[in-house]
Amino acid sequence: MPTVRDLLGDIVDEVETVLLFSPSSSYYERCQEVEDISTVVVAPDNGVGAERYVELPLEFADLSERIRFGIEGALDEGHIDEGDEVACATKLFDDVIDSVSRARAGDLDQSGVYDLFTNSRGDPEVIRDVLDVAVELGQKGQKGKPVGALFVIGDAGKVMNKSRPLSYNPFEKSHVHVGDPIVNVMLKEFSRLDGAFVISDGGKIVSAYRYLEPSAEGVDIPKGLGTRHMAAGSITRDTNATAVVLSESDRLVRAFKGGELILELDPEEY
Ligand SMILES: Nc1ncnc2c1ncn2[C@@H]1O[C@H](COP(=O)(O)OP(=O)(O)OP(=O)(O)O)[C@@H](O)[C@H]1O
Ligand SMILES: [Mn+2]
Repeated sequence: MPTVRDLLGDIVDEVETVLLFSPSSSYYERCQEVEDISTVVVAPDNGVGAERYVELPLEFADLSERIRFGIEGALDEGHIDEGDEVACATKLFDDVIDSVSRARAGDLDQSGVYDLFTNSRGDPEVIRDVLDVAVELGQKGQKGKPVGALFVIGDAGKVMNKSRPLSYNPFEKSHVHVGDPIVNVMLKEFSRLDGAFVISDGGKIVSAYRYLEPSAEGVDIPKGLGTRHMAAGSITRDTNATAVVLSESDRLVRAFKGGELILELDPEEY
């Protein structure tokens, strides 16, 4: 008679690599002792001192996003190869690893989410900080009302050339960076008005209230999204910038790169 272990063991049958998402040190050490398997740690920091490691810039609440990120990262770092059978061990409901998914590296369509952080003009921390602001703004809104916002990160010179001011620029002579607590307050305040924020590769806020005028040629974003999203998608095709958009109407946070929608987050889940 087969046991549960036999049945569910199929999930990890002939797996070559285990991706461990944010494991404790003791869990990681136990994994190290398993023969014939290589382990890759995917976590916000490499506290366990793993030899093979992928940095997780944000805790994706959506499990499939998290797994995609881990696999794309492990491929990009050369820890695994296309076609490898991998088991992904993650925390889902608890603060311990409680779920396992199996995938063949390279079979999932590339979501580009790893590329979004790693190969963008903007620093990964800057993109993460902007996503944080957008998520927080999405959760709280402005005085309880939903608010929209558009952040364009990286390649700021070119972005400035393809846009015009809608109002005076409150960041004109300032040297403030995303991630500073005061800046987050300012960004939220200024997002009540129209236009985009332009942010440099390193996170300096170059301008608020920019009206983007990129060419929309060849931009293919999902139907139903309006002009803010079209402008966001287009500017990332026309320049090497990344765009983060908070929608006022459906309250989702989206990221665009190379003219494509790369990431969609629900702020309520964070
Ligand atoms: N080219 C642009 N550059 C900068 N901001 C823009 C541009 N086009 C639109 N916006 C901003 O987007 C706001 C909302 O426009 P619209 O409703 O058409 O966009 P949307 O994509 O549907 O976004 P939302 O989901 O937030 O409604 C505008 O009020 C304006 O502030
Ligand atoms: Mn709209």
